[in-house]
Amino acid sequence: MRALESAAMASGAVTGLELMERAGAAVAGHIRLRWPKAGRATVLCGPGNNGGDGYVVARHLHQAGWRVRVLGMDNTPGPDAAEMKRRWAEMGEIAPLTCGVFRAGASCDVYVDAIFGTGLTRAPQGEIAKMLAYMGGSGGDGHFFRERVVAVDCPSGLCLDSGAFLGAPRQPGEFVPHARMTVAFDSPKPGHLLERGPEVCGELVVADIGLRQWRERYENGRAVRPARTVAVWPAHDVADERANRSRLSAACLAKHAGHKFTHGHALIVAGGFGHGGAARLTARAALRTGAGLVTLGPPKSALIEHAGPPDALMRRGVDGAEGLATLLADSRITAVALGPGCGVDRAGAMLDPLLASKRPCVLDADALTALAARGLEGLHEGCVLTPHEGEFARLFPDLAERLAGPRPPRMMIVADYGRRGAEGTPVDNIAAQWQALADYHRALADQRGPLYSKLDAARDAAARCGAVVLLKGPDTVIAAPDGQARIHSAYYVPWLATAGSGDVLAGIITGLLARGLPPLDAAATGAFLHAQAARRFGPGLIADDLPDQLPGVFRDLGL
Ligand SMILES: NC(=O)C1=CN([C@@H]2O[C@H](COP(=O)(O)OP(=O)(O)OC[C@H]3O[C@@H](n4cnc5c(N)ncnc54)[C@H](O)[C@@H]3O)[C@@H](O)[C@H]2O)[C@@H](O)CC1
Ligand SMILES: Nc1ncnc2c1ncn2[C@@H]1O[C@H](COP(=O)(O)OP(=O)(O)O)[C@@H](O)[C@H]1O
Ligand SMILES: [K+]
Repeated sequence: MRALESAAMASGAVTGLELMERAGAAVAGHIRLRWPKAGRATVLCGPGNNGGDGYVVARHLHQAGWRVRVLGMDNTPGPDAAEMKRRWAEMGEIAPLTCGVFRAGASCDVYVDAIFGTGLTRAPQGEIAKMLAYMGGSGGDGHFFRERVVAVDCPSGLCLDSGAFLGAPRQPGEFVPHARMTVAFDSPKPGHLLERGPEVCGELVVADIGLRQWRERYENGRAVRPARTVAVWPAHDVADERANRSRLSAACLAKHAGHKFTHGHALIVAGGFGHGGAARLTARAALRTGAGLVTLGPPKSALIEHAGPPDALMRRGVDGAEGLATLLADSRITAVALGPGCGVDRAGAMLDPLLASKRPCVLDADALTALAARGLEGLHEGCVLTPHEGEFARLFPDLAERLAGPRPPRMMIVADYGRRGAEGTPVDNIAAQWQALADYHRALADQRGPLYSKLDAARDAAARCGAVVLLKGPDTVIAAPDGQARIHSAYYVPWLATAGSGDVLAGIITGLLARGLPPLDAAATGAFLHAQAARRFGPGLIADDLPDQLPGVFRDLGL
């Protein structure tokens, strides 16, 4: 975003002050759309350009007949924010930005949070921290503000790189300010979509402030692209549906002329007797995704278990590593899924022949557990690893730990007074435990932004293992070894959190790989189709429902 702003300003086409005017005007405009009757607003302005946007919002609302109260800081901001502050000061007062002053004011229809935006570098402290804690409170106050806060760029304290809150535990559940609406500028940022971003931003509106042509120049020209840009791949409600549609269909999904082998042959390796359900879900999803042929490969002894529908599915006994190697000698098999319902030992035995074949493949579930024990050697650019958080921690323990941030010590207050004085005395334990707790709080307060993000972790993992990594969750991140990455938010389809839905995702991606999509596109498009299928079905979803929603999803996409 900074690179875009600088490029736009350097071209002489627009000044920083004009960008700030557009940003503030956009926020005021969206407020007036949702609250058409002029009411009462409090605008909280921080020390930087986010605060500058706040002064513009105040001016526009005042001019529209609102009664506006502004709280600001006694600092000298950058030249643009200083000018906006001066313009507001000609219209109204600026009260000190303290919790006491804030609470003393009359209650308002709207509270504009323009304290911190992209420039947040450390945890809010002092009066601002107190005020944010009050607004994000767990009781009635928090609820009151949730309905009325409009955040400029983000709720203050949110790190827009990671979606975590600086100075707060990364585990969800902590009380932090939530907005009813967040107005971001030009593009959603990773932090709007990762971790707690979707939960705290409320309705996310992305306002156009005239930077599109510079963004497109970055998107289209690799040479001038900042090294760590990220595409938000078809992002939920904020996306331009038409753009997504053309990108998706043009990219890959339409089925062109040809016979079944033109569209690839997917092999789904299945497990032993009694574990067949997961692999069948994977296979059904690969069929529905349009692979020309799909073969399910359990051990010969378990073939009978897979006799049922779908009849389109082929079955072939695959016994051990040798069985797989023999099968993969057939070059018409264009992609393989290994892991769902496979059993860790069987998956482990299959890894070497599969990786040696250099066949595009999805490694999921048991294959990931086996891989963690075996080591990452032999992975290649055609592999897609699809770990959930737990599997990721087994594969990349150091990255997972870094992502989790400081963890609270396990407190075990010992109250065994009868044994006081014995060895390992409770008194010592308590002192040590308090010390651990104090260290934890200090580590939190010392956090510096931007925080290490899920995006960073997936990218580091992909670079390390040389394969595409899709790190699952409501905020799925997909990264390739060369640093390209995509974020897919499925925050709005929580019904996906159901047993077996990961097996279906593995099947969709395998189907797309079989059809010839490059691994990064197969993984990202797979995440999108998976969430669309869930959204189309709605509440009550079980994993079995997902594959059969795919035809409808394709129709919705105009295929
Ligand atoms: N002209 C521009 O560059 C534009 C900027 N825009 C706005 O500018 C924002 C970014 O502005 P800035 O880079 O000035 O950053 P912010 O306004 O987000 O805040 C950073 C300021 O707060 C200080 N700070 C950071 N963490 C703090 C903490 N914990 N306690 C106290 N002070 C802290 C920093 O030193 C800096 O002065 C965007 O979020 C957006 O709202 C938009 O107006 C679009 C145009
Ligand atoms: N709360 C949620 N909202 C949206 N998607 C989710 C949520 N929880 C999980 N998912 C998605 O559901 C799938 C679950 O996969 P996984 O954990 O491997 O399940 P299983 O092993 O039972 O198949 C992943 O694609 C994940 O991204
Ligand atoms: K803000």
